[in-house]
Amino acid sequence: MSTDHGGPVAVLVGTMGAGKTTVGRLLADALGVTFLDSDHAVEARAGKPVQEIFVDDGEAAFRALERAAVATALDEHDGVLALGGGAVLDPDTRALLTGHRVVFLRVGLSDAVKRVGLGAGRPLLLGNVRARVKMLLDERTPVYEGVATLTVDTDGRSPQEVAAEVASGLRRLDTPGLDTPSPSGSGYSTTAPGSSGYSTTESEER
Ligand SMILES: Nc1ncnc2c1ncn2[C@@H]1O[C@H](COP(=O)(O)OP(=O)(O)OP(=O)(O)O)[C@@H](O)[C@H]1O
Ligand SMILES: O=C(O)C1=C[C@@H](O)[C@@H](O)[C@H](O)C1
Ligand SMILES: [Mg+2]
Repeated sequence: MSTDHGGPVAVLVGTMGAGKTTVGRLLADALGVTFLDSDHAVEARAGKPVQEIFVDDGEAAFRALERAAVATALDEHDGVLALGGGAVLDPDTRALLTGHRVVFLRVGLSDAVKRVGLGAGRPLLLGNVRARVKMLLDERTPVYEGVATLTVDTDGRSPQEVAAEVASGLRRLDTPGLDTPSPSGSGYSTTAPGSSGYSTTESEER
């Protein structure tokens, strides 16, 4: 699969436990493209894990590294790109997504809590994991919706099923006349960009 808009085939967003890294790898394999995760790019640049960046340097320093990593990846990476769960909170990072194909992997509280377990390696989940996940979901869901071209529900679906749904949704976007919301009961829907009011710019394709 190639892009006519340049940049990644798809940019995956969603909260911790949505499956961006897991599904992103499977999707890249299925499409025969490479996979890049902004968390891994930040870790490579900093020379230490995300958790240590938060502890040693603070969240603001992490977000600055993340913004730079996302900007480079959007310019240079033509495979599947997974973003860190909080990357789209940064208005500058959100603005960079304009014109890219953004896939929101949606997960509900119950599945998200099961998937993150004790929250190891996820500094923002320290404390009461369920309460933290709920707070992040409540705060962030409108932001993810605001940047999404395509939304795929992941609750009760295996990573393989989710990857297949994303691939199918991307094909629909590539097929003129088929880029309308899918029938109810399927796992994905196309979404009007910027509908939440969180996006900073509007474009024909996000
Ligand atoms: N659809 C799914 N069904 C069941 N388990 C899943 C699913 N997607 C991911 N998982 C599991 O949930 C855990 C978290 O997944 P993953 O690390 O891919 O999430 P993420 O969205 O990349 O999170 P983060 O924002 O913290 O990087 C992993 O153990 C993964 O195997
Ligand atoms: O949701 C978040 O804010 C985060 C998600 C992870 O991917 C990492 O980027 C980091 O743990 C912060
Ligand atoms: Mg991840």
